[in-house]
Amino acid sequence: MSALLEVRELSVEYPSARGVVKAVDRISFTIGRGEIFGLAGESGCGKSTTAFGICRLLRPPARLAGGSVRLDGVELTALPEDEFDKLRWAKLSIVLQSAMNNLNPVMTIRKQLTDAILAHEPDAASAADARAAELMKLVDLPADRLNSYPHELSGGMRQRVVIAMAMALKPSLVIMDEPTTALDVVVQHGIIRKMMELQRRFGFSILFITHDLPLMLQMCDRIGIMYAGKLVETAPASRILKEPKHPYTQGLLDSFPALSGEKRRLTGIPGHPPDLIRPPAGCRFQPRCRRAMPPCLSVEPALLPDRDGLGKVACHLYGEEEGAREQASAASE
Ligand SMILES: Nc1ncnc2c1ncn2[C@@H]1O[C@H](COP(=O)(O)OP(=O)(O)OP(=O)(O)O)[C@@H](O)[C@H]1O
Repeated sequence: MSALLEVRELSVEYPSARGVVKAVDRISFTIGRGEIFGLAGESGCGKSTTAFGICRLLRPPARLAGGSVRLDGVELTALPEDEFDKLRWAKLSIVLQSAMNNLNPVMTIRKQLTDAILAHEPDAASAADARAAELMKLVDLPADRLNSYPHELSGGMRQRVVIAMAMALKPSLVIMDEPTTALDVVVQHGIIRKMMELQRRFGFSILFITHDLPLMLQMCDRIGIMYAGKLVETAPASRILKEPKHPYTQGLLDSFPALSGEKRRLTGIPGHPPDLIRPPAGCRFQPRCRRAMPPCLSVEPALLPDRDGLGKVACHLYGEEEGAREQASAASE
């Protein structure tokens, strides 16, 4: 079966006074139906820009510099605005960190939920109220809160309302960018548990973005690791945890406490990511990489399937496999 979301060679740029910031540079990945796919990487590597590029939330001067985004076979980048508006929320919904602060302060929760339903299903007027109450139940909020205004709810409650809105039209893909970061840890866990429960129940796919790599490893089926606007590795979460291939992925994992097992010293990655206006030639991670070799200075490594075909990695360390990897890549096109 084809993937639900297919991102190919997506590039996003931010023109600035110093030059063009290539925030996302020709990245490609897919998300299967019902799959939870995570994007991880240090701050500034392009995770949010990727999400915004997919769901057309880029605001000028940010611009889509190339590539394709297909959702269920429909090319999103080429859709006229009114056609895309029909898909937004119905097929693709978004939960952002700041979303709970973007609820309309002068409208009750009931009005905001029913408006979201009616914008896409104008004939649902008589059922909209009951559906709003169902949505509240879905996210464990008491139905009488429908009459509240956003300021009368806690941050966690408001974020649950946002999740309810994201679920209102049963989308096939939910993009979640740091959905719980602004909340305290106990509330975060409750919301994540609820999301996972809803995902199991309704079977939608999730593109999940968080700084919390241990949480991502627990939640996601597959993970993509981004570095300086590039995707450097994709693999099942269990494989990333047990056998990270890219030296950057290894460094990233060493920056977090282990999920289980013995305590170990956190080492992190010395140095910092490159300037995205003038990124280094060859591999962008090479200036920080303990295992850099001469080709890394000049030849950009392609993201190619690894030997067992479970994941993909962009690193010359796996160069001896390159012939086989290119063949596997051509076969999987
Ligand atoms: N409006 C903007 N103008 C210029 N550059 C920008 C703008 N927004 C983001 N960038 C740059 O684009 C790059 C990618 O940023 P982005 O926010 O997508 O990264 P991120 O991985 O989501 O980071 P974080 O984890 O901190 O949210 C960064 O180098 C950032 O400085």
